[in-house]
Amino acid sequence: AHGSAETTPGPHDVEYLTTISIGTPPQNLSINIDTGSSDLWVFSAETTSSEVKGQTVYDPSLSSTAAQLQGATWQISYGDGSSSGGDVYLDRVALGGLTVAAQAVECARNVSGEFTADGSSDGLMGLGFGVINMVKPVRQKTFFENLQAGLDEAVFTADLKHGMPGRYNFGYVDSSAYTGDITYVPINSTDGYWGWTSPGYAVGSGAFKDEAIVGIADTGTTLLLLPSDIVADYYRQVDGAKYERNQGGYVFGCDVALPDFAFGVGHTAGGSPAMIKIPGKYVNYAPVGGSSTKCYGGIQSNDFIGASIFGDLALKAAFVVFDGGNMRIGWASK
Ligand SMILES: O=C(CNCCc1c[nH]c2ccccc12)Nc1scc(-c2ccccc2)c1C(=O)NCc1ccccc1
Repeated sequence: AHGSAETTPGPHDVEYLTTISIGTPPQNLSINIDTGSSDLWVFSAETTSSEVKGQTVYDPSLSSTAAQLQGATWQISYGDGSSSGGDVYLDRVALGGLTVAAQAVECARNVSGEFTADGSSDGLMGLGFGVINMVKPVRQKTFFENLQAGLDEAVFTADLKHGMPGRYNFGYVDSSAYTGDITYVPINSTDGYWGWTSPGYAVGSGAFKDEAIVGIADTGTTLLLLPSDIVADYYRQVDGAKYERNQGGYVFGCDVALPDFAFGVGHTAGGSPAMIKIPGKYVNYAPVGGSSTKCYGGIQSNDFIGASIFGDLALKAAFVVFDGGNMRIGWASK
């Protein structure tokens, strides 16, 4: 089996939203597919009403195929301080023409302000590894893990775009969606993420710099978060860019010229790595609050994280194969 679903960017490509159907008759929700976590959780009929502002909710009592997972609860918090928690139902979940008959659907009883304020997202679908699923007492499998054995190929691909709809495909690699070759590198899923190491980077037309970047491929994080020395190296080439603590990162004039940023993938023996190039204009993330002339950079430091995060800013410059069958990740230009 294989499937395909369109995904649509929010403002400034802050996130990408994909429609899933839950239950019988189907209830359609708009969710954020997130390879940086492993819980499928949704706003629900059980969510504290003051914390629901415009989201579509899943109501298991209206689904003839819903069954509560007795005694199961979940609680999750993310690096930005946001969180959610609740209880668990098993129900049919369909995405891109593929269906899992008994998917753990984590129903929120409470969500933090960031999620309440984001009226366009009705929940998250984690496509990380089940080892970091937050359901207790028994962890639950992700949608991809439940699908995997029945897929033509045990892969899903992300084809995110800048300011335009893109696609998530499951079970096949669409050879018309990229140019050149796909370069595959092994992943380390020990921490539950799609962990991989880039051999280095280049700023603009500058020379490649050999500096291993240990990171994760994370569709749920908006920006590209890298070691602070690399980030400083990039913004040294942006006129007037500076680190502003009260803005929480590097800012620059919204009309400044921005160099491209390229990161390496793979290591041909002694040869040069394949490069994924992020066009400079993608690095202008958005005007900082209250200003129309000062803009916030899409490349920022990974200081408090411990690893780098190849978020949407990096992913939308590539066609990315998340290969669960061979525990590897593939990157191609497009
Ligand atoms: O959690 C995810 C993916 N799901 C995000 C869901 C989500 C959380 N608020 C959301 C708000 C909107 C949409 C989705 C989400 N990725 C990872 S791995 C390590 C960290 C981390 C750990 C410590 C410190 C920092 C990051 C994060 C992280 O917190 N990213 C979000 C972020 C990263 C930086 C800044 C803001 C958010």
